[in-house]
Amino acid sequence: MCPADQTVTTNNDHLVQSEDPEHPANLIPELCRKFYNWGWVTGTGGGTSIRQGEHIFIAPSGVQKELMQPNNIFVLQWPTPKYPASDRNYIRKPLKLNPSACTPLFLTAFEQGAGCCIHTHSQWAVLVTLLVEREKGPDACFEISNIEQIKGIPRGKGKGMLGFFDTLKIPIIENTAFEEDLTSGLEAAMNKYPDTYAVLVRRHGIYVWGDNTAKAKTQCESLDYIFQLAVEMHKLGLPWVK
Ligand SMILES: CSC[C@@H](O)[C@@H](O)C(=O)COP(=O)(O)O
Ligand SMILES: [Zn+2]
Repeated sequence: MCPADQTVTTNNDHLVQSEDPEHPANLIPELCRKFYNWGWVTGTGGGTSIRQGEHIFIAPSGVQKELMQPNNIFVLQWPTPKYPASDRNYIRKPLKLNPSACTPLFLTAFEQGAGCCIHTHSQWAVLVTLLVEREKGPDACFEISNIEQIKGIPRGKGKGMLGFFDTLKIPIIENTAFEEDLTSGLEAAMNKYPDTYAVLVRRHGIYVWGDNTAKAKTQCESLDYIFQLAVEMHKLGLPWVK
């Protein structure tokens, strides 16, 4: 059932009502429709969150993400505690809905200065985590070089973009039974790879963030392209790093 059919809102509705297509409450449903068509957020998995000034906009949990409407969006006052969830400063809560289980992970990206964080269950991302032979643990990492699309990924904050001859490195963390329990792994990966804008989750998907929504989206697109290419290269016996 479409979440719009179930939602009755009572508080601060003006925070999600805007004629501006760039407003986060309009952008999140619009992006999720695109992501659904790209196989990133099917079956209610995945999602996205946007920070605008002192507000964080978050999708509801367990809904068909491609059918989401602006009035289904939660708004958090920023900054806000990651834990416990009950202490978070929601200033708009659609009734009968819960905020995304990805919320503490999105908040972790916003603490790094991100303006938008995207979580996908892309099969290419999942396959890459299965193909990386390296031992499980803090060193697990996907690496690839000499691919033009690497130029779509930043070297790190304020450091420009990677070059053709650079090696793109995306850390991989292990999945957990519950989405929110991924948070400490995400934080550890960010500490070990302070320049990264993405973390893969084995057998699950990826979190990608950017300084703003356009950057998060284009970086996520570049990575998904690279992961698909990497899977095909592997099938052909071609190495990822020259
Ligand atoms: C198919 S269920 C997937 C969820 O458990 C989770 O991994 C996810 O990405 C979405 O969580 P949600 O709480 O619906 O935003
Ligand atoms: Zn997920």
